[in-house]
Parts: sequence; structure tokens; C-alpha cells
Amino acid sequence: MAAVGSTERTRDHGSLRGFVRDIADFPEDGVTYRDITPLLGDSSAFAQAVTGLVDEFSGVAVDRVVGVESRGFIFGAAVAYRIGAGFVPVRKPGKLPWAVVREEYQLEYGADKLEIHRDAIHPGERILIVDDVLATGGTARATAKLVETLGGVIAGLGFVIELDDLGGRAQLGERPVKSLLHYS
Ligand SMILES: O=P(O)(O)OC[C@H]1O[C@H](OP(=O)(O)OP(=O)(O)O)[C@H](O)[C@@H]1O
Ligand SMILES: Nc1ncnc2[nH]cnc12
Repeated sequence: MAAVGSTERTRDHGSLRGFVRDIADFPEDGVTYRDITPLLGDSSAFAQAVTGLVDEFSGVAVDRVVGVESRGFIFGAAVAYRIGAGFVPVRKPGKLPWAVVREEYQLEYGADKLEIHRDAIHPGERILIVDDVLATGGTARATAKLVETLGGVIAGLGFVIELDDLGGRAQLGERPVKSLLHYS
């Protein structure tokens, strides 16, 4: 089991805001889309975001990192590599080739389903869920339920961005939630 930690401590993540681009009315009217592609494209900002997520869970025991398709794969895989843990993809329906467990959930824009391989997590394993954005919390809650259905224990949920006004954190109950940047 990996113990999360890092020698680079970057708890103030405010400088990352300059790498998040606001797109009005995408993908539909009324939604302000927080575009992380500028952050991904900047080597320092990307490294700071990954290190920030690692540091937020410093000292927390983690067996595997779960990342949610598709932007969660980018950060989740990087965090897993950094902490020496395995990576488990949670995917949209019909993408995983073996036997799956499925959960339905609501998005800020639309509804969807998520799946995980039945053998991806073993009972008692400690799981860190990583995604880029916590909005309404539907995706994160569905992912946590998939992990828990397989007997996993949520060690934490880490996000680069949390959209505070959408109340996603409240959907996650007592599970430990950390976000690098907060937007209203
Ligand atoms: O808290 P919620 O309201 O559930 O929203 C958050 C989710 O929405 C986005 O994914 P999206 O489904 O847009 O897919 P993508 O990563 O493939 O763009 C984001 O990456 C999160 O996974
Ligand atoms: N406003 C938003 N910006 C980027 N990703 C999102 N996922 C859900 N809501 C989002």
C-alpha cells in the first residue's frame, strides 16, 4: 500500500487560476465551463496541480487511484504514478470489455451512467478518487458508490476545481473531499 506524500509542498494553488479558462454557455446556455486545457498544456501548472493533489492526501494510505472518464484519467493516472499506486478507470457505458458494475447519475448538463470492472477493486482496499471538476457531485457520488459496491473504502476524493455553488460536496456525505481551486 502506498502512503501518499511529496517533498514539494504547494498548498497555495491560487496561481493555477490563471490556467483555467472560462467559457460562457458551453456546452449549453447558462453553463460556465471551466476549461483546464491551458493548465494541462503548461508543464509547471500541470506539475503543480498533480503535486497539489498528492499533497492534499499526504499521509493517507491508498491502494489504488480511481479516475473518471475522461478528464479524470489525466489527473488520476498522474497521481497514481506519483504515489506508486495502481490506477483504475471508471468509464462511460459500453467502453469496458469485461464484467462491470453500473451506476446512473445526474450531470450539471444531462444524465449519464458510469461503469467499473467487477474485479478492479478488492474488498477492504483504500481508494483515492480523482477528477478535474466537482460540480453537482453526481459523477463523484456515482463513482464512490461503484467503489463501495465492490467493497472498497474511500480514502478520499481529490479535485482540481470545485464549483461551490453547485453543492457537490454535500452529495459526498462524510467522505474526505479536497479541492485545489474553488469557484462560485
Ligand atoms: O459533479 P458533476 O456535475 O457530476 O460534474 C463533474 C464531471 O463533469 C465532467 O465530466 P464530463 O461528464 O463532462 O466528461 P469529460 O471528462 O469526458 O469531459 C468532469 O470531468 C467531471 O467528471
Ligand atoms: N462547469 C463545468 N466546467 C467544466 N467541467 C464541468 N463538469 C461539470 N460542470 C463543469
